[in-house]
Amino acid sequence: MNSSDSTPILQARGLVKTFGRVVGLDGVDLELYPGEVLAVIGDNGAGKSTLIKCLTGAEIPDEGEIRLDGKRMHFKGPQDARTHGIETVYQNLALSPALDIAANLFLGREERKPGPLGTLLRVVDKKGMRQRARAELHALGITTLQDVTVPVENLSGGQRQAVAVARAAAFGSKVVVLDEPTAALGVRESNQVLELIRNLRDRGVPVILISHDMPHVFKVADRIHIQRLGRRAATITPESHSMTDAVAIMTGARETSG
Ligand SMILES: Nc1ncnc2c1ncn2[C@@H]1O[C@H](COP(=O)(O)OP(=O)(O)OP(=O)(O)O)[C@@H](O)[C@H]1O
Repeated sequence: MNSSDSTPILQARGLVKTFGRVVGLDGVDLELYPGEVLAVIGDNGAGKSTLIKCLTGAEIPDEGEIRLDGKRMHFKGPQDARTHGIETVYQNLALSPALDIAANLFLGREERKPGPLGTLLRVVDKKGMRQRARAELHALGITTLQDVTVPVENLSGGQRQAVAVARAAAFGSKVVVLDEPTAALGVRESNQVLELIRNLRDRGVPVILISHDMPHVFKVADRIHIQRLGRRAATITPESHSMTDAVAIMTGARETSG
């Protein structure tokens, strides 16, 4: 559904970020369009993490601009970006293992009971949150989490990833950024996470996927941003280029016009 005629939901222009004498980003452009999965790939040190951190408020770029829905943004931190609808799932997932699935979905945004119990006594609406958690998992097509009262510490790696992605998707987010979501997973669990990414996109939430796993990227991405030496070397699609092409662009074995 992505189209270069539509306005990008998220756009970066000329982002520069230096760390002392090290250049992390050297004038990067990126566009994320509505309805797409955009993969970001690149060799170690190419600037993927720094790019994502700038887009999600975890780093403040030295130069360049970030636009969300066409509007210039100056994120002060990750919470600021989150408030604007940019949700990021980092590799550590930031879940609370001892809490159950429903509580993890609502971590930091607990819902209170209606009436004085909630407003005055701040009693958490456990039942309501569990119902909403079930509905949210169902809407995302997550079938591997049957019981939302199970503590997260009892879940497999893929199930934990699903909880983290569902949480990112659950609160009206505009963009979900996933950092290596299949890195620690086996084949079956990886496929489930890829399916979840497609479901998320099909529900209207565009996704940025950072991954080293070329087959996964080619399975799920609509477009692929190739980062090299702090810049965008090219944007390709799984239809226009092969994995070998992508690696050649990534490593500089093949020059591109960007
Ligand atoms: N906080 C920091 N302090 C100093 N240098 C940094 C910092 N963060 C990133 N860099 C440097 O910026 C460059 C880009 O790093 P970045 O982590 O963004 O690359 P990456 O593509 O995510 O790499 P990897 O795949 O290895 O995670 C590297 O040279 C890195 O050493």
